[in-house]
Formats: sequence, structure tokens, C-alpha cells
Amino acid sequence: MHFMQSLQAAWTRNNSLVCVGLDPEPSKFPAHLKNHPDVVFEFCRDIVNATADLVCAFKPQIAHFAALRAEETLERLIAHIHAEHPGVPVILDAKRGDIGSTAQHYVTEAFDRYGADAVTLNPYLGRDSVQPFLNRADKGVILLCHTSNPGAADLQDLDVGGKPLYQHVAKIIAKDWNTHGNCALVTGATWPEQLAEVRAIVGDVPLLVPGIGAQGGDVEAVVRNGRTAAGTGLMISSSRAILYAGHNVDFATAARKATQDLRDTINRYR
Ligand SMILES: O=c1ccn([C@@H]2O[C@H](COP(=O)(O)O)[C@@H](O)[C@H]2O)c(=O)[nH]1
Repeated sequence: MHFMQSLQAAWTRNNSLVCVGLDPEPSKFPAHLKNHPDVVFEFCRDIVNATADLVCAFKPQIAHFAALRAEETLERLIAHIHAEHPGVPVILDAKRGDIGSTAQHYVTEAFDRYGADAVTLNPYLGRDSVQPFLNRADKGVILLCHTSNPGAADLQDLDVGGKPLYQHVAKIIAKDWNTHGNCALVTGATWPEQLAEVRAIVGDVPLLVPGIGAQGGDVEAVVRNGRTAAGTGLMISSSRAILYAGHNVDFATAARKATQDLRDTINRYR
């Protein structure tokens, strides 16, 4: 199914705008798992199984797997999500961006090797670097617009002809690059005013919003500033606050409760 259709269906089916980020950090795993040979898979699988009916998407961050030499684990994890929780889209958070000939290999990596439904990209190299991804009309192309980190302002807020750069990025992507309707934007929860400005520019284009939970973004401000008229349009992502909500054998139950609490808080403001 097309990424945008899967996302719409998951928003409705699970009544949820929550995206659970899968950022494994073995030093934070519960003690009883530590000597298991397939610990990264087991930990992420249990989180996925405990939360799949509460989310609109999962977002594995590729560096967390690559740093552990666990790319094959990431392949199996995404295959597991598709097999056991069909219809829940998987966003590969890879923030790729390169000249077109290399970008084509990143397309193959994200969609054919890993089987992701969408991928995050850096738009800084321009349209030709993104075109190979845009051509896969069934896949989501999620471009950095205004990121959640403090240094986002260094370049993304620079004045370009009377408007900050991120507003140009939002407009160009929504109006010019989104010919197949498969684009979305990353806008950090830690910048709620900018989130409202991006929403005003892009209409109903979906926004991936990291930065709540461990980074301290305000859920109410995110929902009020970022939702569409239909009360959707957001993938509000949380990783550490969900993955490491519990520290014992009941870590998956604790993750489920943290996800449910986040979903309920979000839904109060939709
Ligand atoms: O602007 C951005 C873009 C991506 N991220 C990623 O999201 C998660 C956030 O993790 P938390 O534990 O919920 O803080 C992480 O994978 C980042 O690489 C982001 O934070 N901000």
C-alpha cells in the first residue's frame, strides 16, 4: 500500500498520532536481557509488539543499528513489523542526501534492502538529489525543514529574501516537489511557532514531529499548532521516553503505558 494511505489508515484505525522511535541503546536495556545474543532484535521486537495497536508509525533510526553493526537486525525488525503488524508504516530515519547517482543507491538501501515505507532526507543538495526518492510514488519522502535541535536556528532560520530559509524549504517542497503527493516534512516539537508557520504554508502535508519526551517539547503546543482541520496530519515521534520507560522485565508493559499516555494526551488536544 502507498505510504500516505497506510499512514491515513493507521491514524484512523489506532486513533493515534504517535510514532514510536526505535533507537536501541544496549547500555539502557534491562539487565535480564543483557547476555542474550540477539538482544537488539529482542528488545525492539518486544517494544513493537507491545505498542503496534497504539501507533501511526514506527521510526527506526539507522545510526543506532549501524553503530552496533546491526544492519541485518534492522532488516529483520522491519520484516517483523510488516509480517506481524501489517498496515503500520515504517519510517527509516536516515537523513540521506547526495548527488543523484549516489541517491539512487540510497533509494535501494531504504526501500529494497530495508523494506521501509518512508525515509527521512536532507533537502540541502536540492531537487535532483531527492528526485530518485520522489519517483517511488508509493513511498514516503520526509524532508528536514526545521529540526528539533538547538542548532536548528544556525542555518534554517537564516533570512533569505525577507523570509527564513525553512519557510522557503516548506514552500518549495509542498508546491513544487510534491507532484506525487508523497512528501512530508520534519518539524521539531521544540519550535512550536515555527511548526505553526510551516503548517500554514504546506496545507495538509504530513509533519513528522520529533522532540517531545526526552527533548522537552510541549505536546499541547505541537497538536494545537500542527494538526490539520481533520485533527490529523502529524506523526509525533518519541523514542527514549517510550523505549526506556521501564528498566526491568516489564519494560515492554512500561513502554505500552507510556505510549498509551502519550496517545491520550495528544487526543485531548486534537
Ligand atoms: O529534528 C530531528 C530529526 C530527527 N530526530 C530523531 O528523532 C529521535 C528523537 O529521539 P527522542 O529520544 O524522542 O528525543 C532520534 O532518533 C533523533 O535522531 C530528532 O530528534 N530531531
